[in-house]
Parts: sequence; C-alpha cells; structure tokens
Amino acid sequence: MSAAQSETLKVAMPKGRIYKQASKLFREAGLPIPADFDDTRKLVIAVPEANMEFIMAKPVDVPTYVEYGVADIGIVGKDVLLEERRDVYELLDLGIAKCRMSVIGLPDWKPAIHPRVATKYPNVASQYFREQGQQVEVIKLNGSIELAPLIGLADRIVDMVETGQTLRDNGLVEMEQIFGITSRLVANRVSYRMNNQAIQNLCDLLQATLAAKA
Ligand SMILES: Nc1ncnc2c1ncn2[C@@H]1O[C@H](COP(=O)(O)OP(=O)(O)OP(=O)(O)O)[C@@H](O)[C@H]1O
Ligand SMILES: O=P(O)(O)OC[C@H]1O[C@H](OP(=O)(O)OP(=O)(O)O)[C@H](O)[C@@H]1O
Repeated sequence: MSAAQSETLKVAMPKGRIYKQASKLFREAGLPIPADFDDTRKLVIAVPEANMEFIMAKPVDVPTYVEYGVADIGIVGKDVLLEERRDVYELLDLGIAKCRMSVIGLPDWKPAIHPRVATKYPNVASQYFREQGQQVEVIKLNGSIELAPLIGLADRIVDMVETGQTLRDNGLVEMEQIFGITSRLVANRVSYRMNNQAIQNLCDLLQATLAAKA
C-alpha cells in the first residue's frame, strides 16, 4: 500500500541538528511525542495517539523518502532541498535550524588561475558560480569542509555558517552569503492530494504554533 493511501501520516524526521528543534516544535503544537523518542535507536516510531508514524532519517535523505511517497511529509533544510532537487511540495517554513550558505576563504584570497571550490553541496556551488559568470572546478567533500583552503585542496569553499565559530577557529572569512537556510515542512505531491485533510491540519497546527511564538 502506498503512503498516499494509508491513513496514518508518515513523517520523515531528520536525525541530528534539526531533530531537537523539530521535536520541540511538535511538542509545543501539542502532538504527543513520546519522552523516550529522543534516546531510542529505533528508526520507525509509531505514535498511534496522533495517527502518525515517524521515520528517523539521515537529513539528506528526507526529500528522497518524500518524493517516493514512503513518507507523506518530511522536515528538511532548505540547503538540502536546493541541493537534492527532489520533486516535493514545500508547505511551510518552520523557521528552525537557522543558518546560511556562504562562500568562504582565507582573508588574503586572490583570484586563482584555476579556481577550485570544495563543498558538500556541488549543485548549489556550481549553480552559484555559473550565475556569477565564474569558471571554477567544484570538488565534493563530505565533511570538515573548512580544511580545504587550509591545506591547499581548494582556494574557496561553499559551506554553512551558523555561529561563525568554525570560521574563527580556522582563520577563515565569509566572502559572500548565498542564501539563508531554515527547515521546511515538505509533502509528497500525491499524499498531499489524497491525504490532504490530515496534512493540512498538521500544517495549520504548526503554523499557529509558530505564530503564537513570534
Ligand atoms: N551549523 C550548522 N551546520 C550544518 N547544518 C546546519 C547548521 N545549523 C543548522 N543546520 C541545518 O541542519 C541540517 C542538518 O544538519 P546535520 O549536521 O544534522 O546533518 P548532516 O550534516 O547531514 O548530518 P550527518 O552528520 O549525519 O551527515 C542542515 O541540512 C541545515 O539545514
Ligand atoms: O558557524 P558554525 O556554528 O561553526 O557552524 C558551521 C559548521 O557546522 C557544520 O559542520 P558540521 O558540524 O556539520 O560538521 P562537518 O564538518 O562534519 O560537516 C558546517 O559544515 C560548518 O563547518
């Protein structure tokens, strides 16, 4: 049975950074998220009282689960949405897990003859430099991106900045801000049509909760 036909709302919930703020928001909205939810290693967690099932996902995979309809809705950072380019319906800006995507380099950066940019976000970086009319080689890394300019792999990086602590600790500077990032509520397009009432109710509830906090 596809997620679109099921009555229980399947929610792809990212583990890691977003999880803490998203589960807090759900609790503030009065959803009965179990207390042991935060510590368990269980990956599929049913909350029958709310007619929901949570799929605990790696953040970058959330749009994939939602596009394929194995989750009706999901929570995901705008950075991942722009990088992964999955066909999902963006319903609501949750305003959580706020940070920004930036171009970063050493303070004495000068244009290189063969510029190289390291990033976890090759699609975002390629599009940005194409739009700027700059030819760069984009090198995909999976973490510790700030290492790249320090050890000479690339002369700039495209990465997330939140507090700026990582930049300060490594003597790097933010050269351009590309876009702001918050987490979004997204839906599978078929689920949104077939299970519209349940999804819209949750969306309205979260929106009202956010408005009450603002
Ligand atoms: N300082 C930050 N660094 C990175 N992401 C942040 C930061 N602050 C908020 N975010 C948001 O949190 C999301 C998830 O970040 P997190 O570090 O949990 O995932 P991840 O890097 O994919 O995790 P993993 O360590 O499992 O690979 C990001 O996609 C972004 O939207
Ligand atoms: O501005 P700040 O508050 O310092 O946050 C930004 C840092 O956090 C993220 O890294 P993360 O902790 O996800 O580790 P990673 O290097 O493994 O990607 C991001 O890639 C930056 O390095």
